[in-house]
Amino acid sequence: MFRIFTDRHGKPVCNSLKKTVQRVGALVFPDMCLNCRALLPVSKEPDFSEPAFFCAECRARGLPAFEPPYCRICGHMFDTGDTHVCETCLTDPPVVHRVRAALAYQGLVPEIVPLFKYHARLSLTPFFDSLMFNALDRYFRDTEIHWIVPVPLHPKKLRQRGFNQSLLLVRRLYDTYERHYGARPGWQVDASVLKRVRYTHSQTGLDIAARKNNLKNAFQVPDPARVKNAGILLVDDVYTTGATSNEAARALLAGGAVRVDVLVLARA
Ligand SMILES: O=P(O)(O)OC[C@H]1O[C@H](OP(=O)(O)OP(=O)(O)O)[C@H](O)[C@@H]1O
Ligand SMILES: NC(=O)CC[C@H](N)C(=O)O
Repeated sequence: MFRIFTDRHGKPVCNSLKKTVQRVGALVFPDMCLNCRALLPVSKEPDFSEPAFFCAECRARGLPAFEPPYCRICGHMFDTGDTHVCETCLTDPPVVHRVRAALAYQGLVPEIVPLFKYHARLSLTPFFDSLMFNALDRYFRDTEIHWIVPVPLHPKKLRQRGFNQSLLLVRRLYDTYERHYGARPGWQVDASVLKRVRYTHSQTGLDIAARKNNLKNAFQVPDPARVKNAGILLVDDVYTTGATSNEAARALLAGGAVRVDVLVLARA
């Protein structure tokens, strides 16, 4: 009677069925490279635990991980040497406690991040999800965090864009953590902890002084009681000069937070 549950190779029939459905699905809806949209070859043995995401050509252009050596504080990546505190952080320490990232803003990254946020290529989200969880786990496992807070957009920009890219980067973290550890994390993701109260034009193309000026007083904490004595992990898509994250951190610390760390998808 148990024969009906195994195929002719003795493997459980639900596995073969699942694979067949996946293969037919891949023929009807073939996977495309998330960057150039070239069709990805259908693998004979599809490993759905590790989707391909990019074609070989785009992958070859590089998706460099954020890796040492980097500045212990701002996460600026060095070409050589050891991890240490950079000159800028020594002379003019940032407001944020430390900055870590999933990727370096190099290779294919400066193409896919704008595709994601300016052209709504939201099919990139599952790829970013796993990178964000791995970076969170790697760099902040031992940090006391109460709130994970995506950098908010001004309501006008949110209307124009239709989504907050930073919120998309954190949306699945809680579930992924629970699945991975079989327990609830000590933190919660909350996008309402911080508000953007001033509309700002994009930082792209501005120098550091102009970026700082652009962001001045852009953020507010609506309910300081929620951040009082809390450790905060701020999440954004990119950290370039740090003007955005540091201005956001200023508001959180003024509201009573004890520490603001930063996790970004890519460190420029
Ligand atoms: O570290 P910084 O020098 O501040 O640069 C990084 C910031 O710049 C980008 O946003 P931007 O303000 O350009 O708005 P956008 O979302 O419209 O691109 C990005 O999303 C970060 O928030
Ligand atoms: N706005 C950003 O910081 C994204 C990085 C962009 N390449 C820039 O430096 O202008």
